[in-house]
Amino acid sequence: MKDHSWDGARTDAHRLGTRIAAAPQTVPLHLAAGRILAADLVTAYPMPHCATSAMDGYAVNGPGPWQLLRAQAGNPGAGENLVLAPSEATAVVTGSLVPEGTTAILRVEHSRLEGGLLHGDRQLRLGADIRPAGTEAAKGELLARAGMTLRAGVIATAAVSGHDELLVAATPSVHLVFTGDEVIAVGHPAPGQVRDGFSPVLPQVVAALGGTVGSAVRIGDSLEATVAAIDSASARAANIIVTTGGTGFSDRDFVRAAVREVGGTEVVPSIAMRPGHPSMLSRLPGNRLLVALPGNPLAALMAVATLLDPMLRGATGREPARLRTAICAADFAPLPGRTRLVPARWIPGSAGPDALAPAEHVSPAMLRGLAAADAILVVGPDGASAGAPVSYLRLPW
Ligand SMILES: Nc1nc2c(c(=O)[nH]1)N[C@H]1C(S)=C(S)[C@@H](COP(=O)(O)OP(=O)(O)OC[C@H]3O[C@@H](n4cnc5c(N)ncnc54)[C@H](O)[C@@H]3O)O[C@H]1N2
Ligand code: MOO
Repeated sequence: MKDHSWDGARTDAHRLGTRIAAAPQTVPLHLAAGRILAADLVTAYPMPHCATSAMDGYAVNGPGPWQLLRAQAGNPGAGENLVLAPSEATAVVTGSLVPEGTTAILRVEHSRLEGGLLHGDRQLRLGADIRPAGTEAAKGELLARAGMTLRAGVIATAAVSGHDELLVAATPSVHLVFTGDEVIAVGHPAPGQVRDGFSPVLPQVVAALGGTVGSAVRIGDSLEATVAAIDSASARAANIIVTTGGTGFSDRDFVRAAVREVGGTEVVPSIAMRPGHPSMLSRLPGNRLLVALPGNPLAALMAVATLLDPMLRGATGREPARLRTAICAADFAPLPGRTRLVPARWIPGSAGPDALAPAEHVSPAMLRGLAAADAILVVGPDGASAGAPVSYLRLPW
């Protein structure tokens, strides 16, 4: 069995993810939050679509004083039929349509009414406090690119640029299988037992990565139970199966044998990474994929970042997460052939930029370091040096 390189595992996970992508769907704006935009968002009309007043006051034509056509602004659309001749003015509010002939807006606090005439206390620049049509965007201008996760800012922009619904990527469904006779879901573990760290977080992690957990099952360590769990009706209905634990080669590890039993093929049998070496990715019959996360908790979450994140990105029309570069705050000795993923924290730079320092408590079976982490250092086989650039991933969840 040959290990995949860390980069190769990410690339293969992404490539296989693209193969399970379903057709995009249309959703109304109020259901778009958290979904992934499947087509570039462009304006349906210029923004703003007509010239409007930026202030409460008066639309005026030329220098004052002015004859007031209307002393009350009324409906912001009321300027529609008005035409201002030179030395005429009409009341407006913020957002009012600017009547034809307007040269500037006189703010109410800069005005006074005397003998039926409107006076200003200053010279008005041509166009002052008028928001011309199209200043934010021309019709058809790009507002957001396909592949972005929809949040408040973009959804609100979509609404004001004339959209009632958005095209979004179909959400891949995930079936979770938690293995381990010794794993308990509540309370304090007896000696030989462990508390399950995965079931409370994996649904949220999957959602943050762009998928949804449709079903989950907890099983003991046996081949029959593992085969049943990855071949059940729920498992067959999912696009992706994620298992936890049982990736090893002991007589109590059954994930690999179960994959073979149901006719699956290992595409990434193991990864030259630490932690997470026994992480595995398989194809299953029925155009399904299986990601096997190791039982050690930190290893499992680093496998999520390495396999599940790229896979869900591929399945939802996105590129793999970009490797970023930061200053490393510690030395890492070379580790031939292995990529290390290390939970890390930002350390404020005294003069220069912030640096990333490895968190404490980052052994494969520990989670405390990840709990305190801001990012994941990606240290290649050659190691890294304090003060030198190092690659990192943003926490994907
Ligand atoms: N002889 C070898 N032993 C091991 C090797 C090796 O290369 N040779 N690799 C080690 C590595 S690396 C890892 S990672 C683990 C992989 O283990 P498995 O995926 O088979 O997982 P389990 O054996 O089922 O469990 C390992 C460990 O994790 C605990 N666990 C399981 N599920 C949970 C859960 N939901 N929440 C918290 N902790 C969990 C489990 O109790 C075990 O302690 O193998 C090494 N061994
Ligand atoms: O994946 Mo294991 O020790 O590398 O936790």
